[in-house]
Amino acid sequence: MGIIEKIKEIEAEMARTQKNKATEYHLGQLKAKIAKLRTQLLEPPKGSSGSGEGFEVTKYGHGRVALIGFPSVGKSTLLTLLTGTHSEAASYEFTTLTCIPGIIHYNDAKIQLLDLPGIIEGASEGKGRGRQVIAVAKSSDIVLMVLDASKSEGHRQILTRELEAVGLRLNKKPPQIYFKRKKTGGISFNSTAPLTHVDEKLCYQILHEYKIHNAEVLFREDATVDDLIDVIEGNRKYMKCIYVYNKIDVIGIDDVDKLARQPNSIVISCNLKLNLDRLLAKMWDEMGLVRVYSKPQGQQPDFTDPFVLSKDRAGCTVEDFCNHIHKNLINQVKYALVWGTSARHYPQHCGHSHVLHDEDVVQIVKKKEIEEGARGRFKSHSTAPARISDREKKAPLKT
Ligand SMILES: Nc1nc2c(ncn2[C@@H]2O[C@H](COP(=O)(O)OP(=O)(O)OP(=O)(O)O)[C@@H](O)[C@H]2O)c(=O)[nH]1
Ligand SMILES: [K+]
Ligand SMILES: [Mg+2]
Repeated sequence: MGIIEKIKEIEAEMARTQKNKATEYHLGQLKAKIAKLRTQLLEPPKGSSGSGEGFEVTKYGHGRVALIGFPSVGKSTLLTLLTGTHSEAASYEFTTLTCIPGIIHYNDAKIQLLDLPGIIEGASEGKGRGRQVIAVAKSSDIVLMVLDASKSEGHRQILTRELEAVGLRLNKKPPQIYFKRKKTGGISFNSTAPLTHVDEKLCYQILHEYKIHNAEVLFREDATVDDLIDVIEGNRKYMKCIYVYNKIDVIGIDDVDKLARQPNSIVISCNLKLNLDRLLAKMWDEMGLVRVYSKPQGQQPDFTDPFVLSKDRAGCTVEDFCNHIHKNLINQVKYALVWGTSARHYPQHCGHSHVLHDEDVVQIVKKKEIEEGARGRFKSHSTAPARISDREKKAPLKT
């Protein structure tokens, strides 16, 4: 029996099984079995290169955004509109057969937008080019799920399921579960929050299914069995997803209003070029890129040429900024002078761990410069940056 048949069989068993206290251990075990099989499914077949032909597009720019959706929802039309790169659009399904990259120029940053073939139900199990398309989605920073506003709301759920089946988690935070395999000592199970979905026995069973007999597990929130499995599997990718409802020109205003009010959603019309600027702004926000303008000593920064950094969960620090410029720079840095919304006063003397905000101006002061500064009365930040105009009103530059 193939892996897909095995998954189907277990899914059928789960559907037959009534959900109650008595069956929850068994159901949990079945969930773990499916998760293991799906992970197997993701491993490239022996003797193949892994992802499919025509889909390997070199990363370019400051971030990557993938267009995912059913056929003929307007993905290619949108790529052409936003990037100027032509991608064939037509009224028949599966017009696009490969991955087509374009570049969005936004806020002095370059963002790679990828047009992809439409995917259908069963994509995660290899229907159509689903697996290749999803692999590209996984390689991007955020996903734009393009939906036809005039079609069933169910499409969004189907696509979400397909992406979840291959380990993508959309608009979800990683579960707050600490998990560490050990060599000996058995399983230690603890929680810092009251648990309503998982108890010690269920946790043991899931771990048993994975043949894990020594581990430390600490639930820091009321997480579910699925969360626990995600943490054990460890290969999940947590991504932002914007639901883009296209073709609002063909539906009524009440329906548009309903769609627009859903979380993480935006309504657009490619045909009428409606709301595309809002889509870009939302995309920018969700990507969480941080533009930092570098100010050389005694000069104005170049406000047309920012360093564009991505911020991880901890935010983009002075150290991240330095590492971006040069890998040894941080060792020479005494402190940074910072202008912008992250600074309490202008300029603020900041250490390595200071978290920078989008559009901050940074002047690096090296250890050597300090010694020179002591002799020359340290003129390095006598010229304040000319821009950051909006903020100047709030906190006038004094230097
Ligand atoms: N009414 C309306 N039609 C649109 C809009 N955007 C795109 N279309 C039409 O929808 C059809 C499909 O557009 P495509 O851009 O080819 O869609 P796709 O998602 O790339 O399709 P595949 O590549 O086949 O998956 C075309 O006939 C477009 O002209 C829109 O905003 N409103
Ligand atoms: K099409
Ligand atoms: Mg297309």
